[in-house]
Parts: sequence; C-alpha cells; structure tokens
Amino acid sequence: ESNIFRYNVEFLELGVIGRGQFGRVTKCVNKLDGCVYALKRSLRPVAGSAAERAALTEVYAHAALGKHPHVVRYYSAWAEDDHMIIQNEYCDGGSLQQKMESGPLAEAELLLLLAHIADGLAYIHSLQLVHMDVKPGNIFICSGEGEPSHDSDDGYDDDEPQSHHKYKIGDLGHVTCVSSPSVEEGDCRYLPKEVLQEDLTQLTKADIFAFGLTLFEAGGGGPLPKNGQQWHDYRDGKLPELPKLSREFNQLLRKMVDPDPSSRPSAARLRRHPLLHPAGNK
Ligand SMILES: Cn1cc(CCO)c2c3c(c(-c4ccccc4Cl)cc21)C(=O)NC3=O
Repeated sequence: ESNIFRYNVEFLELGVIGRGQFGRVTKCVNKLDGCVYALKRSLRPVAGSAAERAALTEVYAHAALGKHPHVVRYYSAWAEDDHMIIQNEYCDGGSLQQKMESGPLAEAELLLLLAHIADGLAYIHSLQLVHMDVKPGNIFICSGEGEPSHDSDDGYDDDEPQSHHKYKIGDLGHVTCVSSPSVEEGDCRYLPKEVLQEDLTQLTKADIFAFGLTLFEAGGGGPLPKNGQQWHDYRDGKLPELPKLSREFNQLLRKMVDPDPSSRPSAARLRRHPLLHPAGNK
C-alpha cells in the first residue's frame, strides 16, 4: 500500500542545495512550524555496515551536542521508504567553501572565523568528542538577518564588527570520541600525518590541524594538495607564508599545523589567543 511518508507530509521542498554520493540535501519549509530547514536524504545504509555506523554516529553526535551557537543544530532524524533523513538548522549564507570561491578572506574575516570555529571545537572537545572532518565545505554561514540582535550568547557580538553573520561547524558524519580505537578518516587534504600513521592518541589536535589548513586555504593559500611532496611539506612544518596576513597570523597557522600534535594549541587556547583580544595587548 502507498505508505504516506513524513518527508512529503510535513515538509515542502524549496530546492536542492547539495548533492553527493551520499544522496542530496534540500532546503525545506516545515508545514507545521513554518521554519526553513536543511534536510539530507540518503539511501538507508545496509544494516551492520560502516555506513550505518557512521549514520548512527552522526545522529548520536548531534543529539549529544544539543544547541551551540557555532555547531549546526540538529532537529530530527528518521527512516522511511528505504532512506535515512536528518533535519538540521538551515544556514542561509552558504558554506565557507562557496564563500572562498569569490576570493581569499581578509584577516579581519579570518579572525571572526577563527573565533567562531574555535568556540565550536572547544565545545565539541569539552564533550570528549572530535569532529574529524573540519574543512571549508563543512563550515556553514548563518547571515543572522531577521534574527534578534540580542543573540550574544557566544560572547563575540560586543566586539564583532557590524556584521552579524556566524560560522558554524556542520556535517558530524565523522564524529567520534577522543578515546576511539578507530576513526573514519576525513578529507585527506586536511588530514594530519599522525592520523594517517594510526596515531590516534591526540585526536583533538587532528581537528586543530584541519582547522589550521582550513584557515590557510581561506586566507588564499589553496588549493591544498591531496598527496605528493607538497602534502608532506605541509605536514613537516613547511607552510608557505601568506604575505597579505600579519606575521602573528602566519605564526599561528604554523603552530596549528605543527608536525608535533602536542605543540598545536588546543581549541580553548585558540579562543584566548591575543589576535582575538587586541585590547588585552596594551
Ligand atoms: C550542501 N549544503 C548546503 C547547505 C546550506 C548552506 O547554506 C547545507 C546545510 C547542511 C548540510 C548537511 C551536511 C551534513 C549532514 C546533513 C546536512 Cl543537512 C549540507 C548543506 C546543514 O546541516 N545545514 C545547512 O544549512
């Protein structure tokens, strides 16, 4: 019999905003609450497969992470019609990947990105979780238009320049716990050498490494190598200088991608970096 599915009953599709081997992401309005959401609809993974474990991990992670100003919010997930559907917060400003396509970010914008994502990572790491796939395509932008301006719970609104857009970490499909014996490797362009060599003892620093290369790329250092000599150079501390950025910012990038994970700053340290608190320098 034709089984009426929740997706079509509760949501009105406004458009496709992403496609991949995983399935597709659509922008939908919920007919009941009238709000817009991002829904990822993917083929239901085979029971007992790694894909099923990843799908469940994504939902567990979202449920555990709850509400944070710099983590894309999760609302619901369900299975129907041989598909899995996850309903997340819709970020109307596109991804950092798309933003970068119109040119490198200026230092002031990179500092906003640094502050927001360091905040999100510090929160994720405080719950003994790691993201494991930090990269421009997994960082989304919420313009904040129409939102009440009192939303200062991330503490950056007061000294944030007039714009209210916010960067949020999304796609929790690779999230695992810090003491996990095995990880589903993320994008190799952002992968630190120690994880490739199966050293999983400091997984939070793998997120810091990936975030360092993400900032480097957003600042104009891309495109990043997937392999070869340049891939190794970037992991041996040979990260090219970005001439348009300050000496301090270049130094910070090199620290974030330091070959020794212990030398990389934690997310909590990044939040307190002098570059983010200029007043404190006087
Ligand atoms: C390709 N793509 C484009 C967007 C909109 C950016 O303005 C997007 C979103 C998400 C996701 C997403 C990622 C991973 C898992 C589930 C979802 Cl809904 C993918 C997205 C998501 O969770 N929230 C989004 O806005």
